[in-house]
Amino acid sequence: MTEESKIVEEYTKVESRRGLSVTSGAGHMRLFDPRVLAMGRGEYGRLWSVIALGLLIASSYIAQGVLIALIIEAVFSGRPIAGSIPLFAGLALVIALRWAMIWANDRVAARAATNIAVSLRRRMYRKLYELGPGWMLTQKSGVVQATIVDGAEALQNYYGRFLPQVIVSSLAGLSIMAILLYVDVIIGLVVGAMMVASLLQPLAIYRGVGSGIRVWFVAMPRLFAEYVDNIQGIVTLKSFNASERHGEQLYRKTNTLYDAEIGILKDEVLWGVPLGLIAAIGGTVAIVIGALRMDAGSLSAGGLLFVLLLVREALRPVADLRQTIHFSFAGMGAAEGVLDIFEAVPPAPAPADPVAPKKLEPAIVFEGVTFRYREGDAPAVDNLSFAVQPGEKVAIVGRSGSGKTTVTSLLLRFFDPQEGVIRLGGEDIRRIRPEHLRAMYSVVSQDTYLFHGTVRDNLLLAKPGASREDLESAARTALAHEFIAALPRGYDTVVGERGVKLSGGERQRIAIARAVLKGAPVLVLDEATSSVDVANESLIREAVDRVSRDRTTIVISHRLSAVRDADRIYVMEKGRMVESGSHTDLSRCNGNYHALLMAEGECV
Ligand SMILES: Nc1ncnc2c1ncn2[C@@H]1O[C@H](COP(=O)(O)OP(=O)(O)OP(=O)(O)O)[C@@H](O)[C@H]1O
Repeated sequence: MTEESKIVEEYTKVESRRGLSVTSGAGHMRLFDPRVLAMGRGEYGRLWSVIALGLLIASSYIAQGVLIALIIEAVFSGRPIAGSIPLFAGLALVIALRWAMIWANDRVAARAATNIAVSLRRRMYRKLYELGPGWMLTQKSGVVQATIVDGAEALQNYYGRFLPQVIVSSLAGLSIMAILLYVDVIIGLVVGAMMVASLLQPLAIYRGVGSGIRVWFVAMPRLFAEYVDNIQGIVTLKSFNASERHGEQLYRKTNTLYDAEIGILKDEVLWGVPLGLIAAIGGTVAIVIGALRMDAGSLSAGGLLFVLLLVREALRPVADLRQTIHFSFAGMGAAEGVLDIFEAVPPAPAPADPVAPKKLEPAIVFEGVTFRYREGDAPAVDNLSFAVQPGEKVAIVGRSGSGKTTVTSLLLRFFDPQEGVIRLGGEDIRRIRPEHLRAMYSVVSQDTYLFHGTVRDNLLLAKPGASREDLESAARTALAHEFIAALPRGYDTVVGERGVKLSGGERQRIAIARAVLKGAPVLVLDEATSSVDVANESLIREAVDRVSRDRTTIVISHRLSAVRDADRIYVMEKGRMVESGSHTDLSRCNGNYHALLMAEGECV
């Protein structure tokens, strides 16, 4: 097993242990894989001008050959040179026009390729939205990121440069062959055979180096993901003095892949030579036949010259195709990852027969819900049934891994359960349109995501177009106004990537302000206070109390102190609901809740 295959296997193993698909069976790509061609369907409209210009350029070479042959024939036949002036003018015009067309073609092709990359990225982005957070939770974000950026770039040239060139080269080649067949059938056939052999050349190269390229493209995004992982975890690596060790490993892997790339290039060159020779030999044979024909008197000097020039032109389409073949290799390598995104099945598909949009009551019911992240796993949620009435505040508690967060993921429909039904306002949530469902919830989770922008931008996310007063009022309710006003530029302060310039508690209060602004009828708080200090916790709890007052609220928490005032507390254990009741009821019985209280030192 080669070193690079080992790397691929290593990445594949790591991911399959987590139940992820690496290539979802995309397998080895053919150069014209129907699925890749179908994937580019939306892009082909941009390519007609590239193809049209390519054909005009190819025709100009043929026209040039004809004109030169006519000029030379005129010279040899002793006709006065003045009679050939229109031919010279035509030749000059053809060359000038070709120059302009090559210039235009470069621009048009570059623009088409760039537009294709933009369009592919937009489509992938849309697809990611359709797949939703549930799918993203099962992927490596670095791999997805690399696929969107590098995959689209590799494919832009496959669609934008390689495919048009295939059409141009094929049509130009066929035209030249047809002309040669007309001039002399044998020469036409020899040149035709040479062209077919030469056109097989790129395919042969692909067969030879294709698997290496695939290895490269499977491993590359994963290596990229590792770099992203290492950069994001730099603080942890430093604190364990592990940054050098990890850096060394990455360096080794990068070098192996670099060697693999050099190997691919070497193979390409090696595969290229013998078939290049076939083309040269074929050309020579055709010219020799032409010379014999001339000797026998069946071909004029001009005719031989014409053949000579056309044989040379016959190689041009193949040479042009060879120049773009790299794009196809890279494109096919990247296509697997891109197809993985386009062909992925959403874990919670949009309803085929949605219920008519209507005002839904914020009443939630779980009926015998069972969910496994992967087939064969123990259920993360096991035959769960519970109900939350409108306006109630319900808490879900339990040990780490008992399934609390999975309950919220199911509620928000990141995933669909394998068994049972979840209802909102009496409707099965699978039949509620996703945008309608999302409008029902405001979520404040443990790791609030703030975008790199101002505080205002981050608040406006919840309610675009909200007035300054609205923002401030929401921030006041969330006990965030004071600290925001004290920031150097108030609401216009840039919070940094992921809000790094703010403390955990401040980020949470901005998240609560967003929830207030959104004004959704159901509030979901998933460990909202778990990563903040005591002072911030009490502020957040007060903010949460204010926000949850007129709303149906579900609180998920490790800390029992955060859920004492809930109308009902559900205790989870290994995906099951094992107890329920008020804090007072549950503290009295000697059950799981009591044990959790003991563990928190709140009960003796
Ligand atoms: N994305 C995932 N893929 C596979 N298994 C998962 C995934 N997320 C959670 N699990 C598993 O599902 C079970 C329930 O996890 P969940 O996160 O819901 O528990 P939790 O009670 O919220 O834990 P914590 O309090 O530590 O956040 C655990 O066994 C966990 O390993």
